[in-house]
Amino acid sequence: MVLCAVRWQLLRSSSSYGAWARLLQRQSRGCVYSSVHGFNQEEIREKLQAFPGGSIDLLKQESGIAVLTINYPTRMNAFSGSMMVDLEERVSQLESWTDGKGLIVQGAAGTFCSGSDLNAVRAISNPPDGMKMCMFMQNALTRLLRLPLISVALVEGRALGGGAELTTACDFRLMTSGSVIQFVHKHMGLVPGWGGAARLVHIVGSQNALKLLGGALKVDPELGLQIGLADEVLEVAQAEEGAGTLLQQAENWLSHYTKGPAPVIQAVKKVVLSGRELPLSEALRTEKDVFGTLWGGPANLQALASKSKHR
Ligand SMILES: CCC(=O)SCCNC(=O)CCNC(=O)[C@H](O)C(C)(C)COP(=O)(O)OP(=O)(O)OC[C@H]1O[C@@H](n2cnc3c(N)ncnc32)[C@H](O)[C@@H]1OP(=O)(O)O
Repeated sequence: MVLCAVRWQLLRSSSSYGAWARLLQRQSRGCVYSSVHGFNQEEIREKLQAFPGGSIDLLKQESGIAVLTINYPTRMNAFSGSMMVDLEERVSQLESWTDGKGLIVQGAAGTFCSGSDLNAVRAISNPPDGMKMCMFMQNALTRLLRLPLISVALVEGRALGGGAELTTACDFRLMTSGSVIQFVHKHMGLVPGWGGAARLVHIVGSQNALKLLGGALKVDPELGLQIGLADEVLEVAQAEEGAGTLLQQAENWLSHYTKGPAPVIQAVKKVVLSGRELPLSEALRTEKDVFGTLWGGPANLQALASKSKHR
C-alpha cells in the first residue's frame, strides 16, 4: 500500500503523466485504492477476519484453467469477512501464476453466491466500516477482472447482491438453466458498492443497467442472453444425462478461448483489457508493448516454421 502511495505521488508530480499512468497500471497490480485514499489494507483485513466462516478455494489445474470456489453452503455461499480476505489472497496467487490461461469462478453445492453475509453486514453497518469493506472488495474484484487470465463465472442457482456483482468481475458469464442473477441492492436500501454497477454498464449498457438495478430484476438465462449479461446457457438436464458435469461443460466452453501457449493467451487478455480500460493512445502503446513480448518468441517462430494456413 505504501508502494501504491509513492507511485501515486510520483504520478501526480510527473510531467509525463501518461507514462506513469501506464506504469501504475502495470505495476500496482490493479489496485484502485491505496493509503492516499484513506485505505489501510491491514486494518480492514483485521476487521474482516473478525467475521469468520466459509472459504474461497483455489484449484490450479495442469490445463492452465483454475477453479475458484465460493464455499459457504450453509449460508448459500454468502461472503463472510474472512472469505473477503481469502478472495484477496487467492487473487494474489493467481496474479503470480505464470502458466495460467483461464479461470472459472463457481459456488459450492449448486448455488453461486448470496452476496455479503448479512450477519457481518449488520455488525459493520456504520458508514466508515462500510466504506472500508467497499474499498477492499473493489480492490480485490478489480484485480480479479484484471488478471491476465480469461475468466468465466459459472452461475448455478442464485447470484444475489454482491454475488451478482462478482459475476461482473469475470470476462464471461455462463448461466445454468434455472439460475438467476439479481442485483437485489435496491431492496436492501443500497446500490452496488463492489464495483458491480460500473462493470454492469460496460457489459449491458446504461439503459439495461438502469433497468436491472432500478427494478432489482431477476435475470434468468433467457433475459441474460437477450441483454448480453449471459454468454451461454448450460442445460442442467444435459449434465444429468451424461454430457459431463456443469463444471466440465464450463471448462469445455472456456477451452475454446484458452487453447494455445500461456504467454499468447495472457497477451490476448492484456490487449483486450487495455482496450477496455485505457484511452485509445494509451491502449495502443500498451498493445505495442504486449505485441513486443510475443514477436519473434517461441510460439511465433514455431508458427512461422510450420507454414500454417488458416483455411
Ligand atoms: C453487497 C450487498 C449484498 O450483497 S447485501 C446481501 C444480499 N443478499 C441477500 O439479501 C440474500 C438474503 N437471502 C435470501 O434471500 C435467501 O436466503 C436465499 C438466498 C434466496 C435462499 O433462500 P432459501 O433457499 O429459502 O434458503 P434460506 O433462506 O433458508 O437460506 C439458507 C441459510 O442461508 C442463510 N443465508 C442466505 N443468504 C445469506 C446471506 N446473504 N447472509 C447470511 N446468511 C444467508 C439463511 O439465513 C439460512 O440460514 P439458516 O438456515 O436460517 O441459519
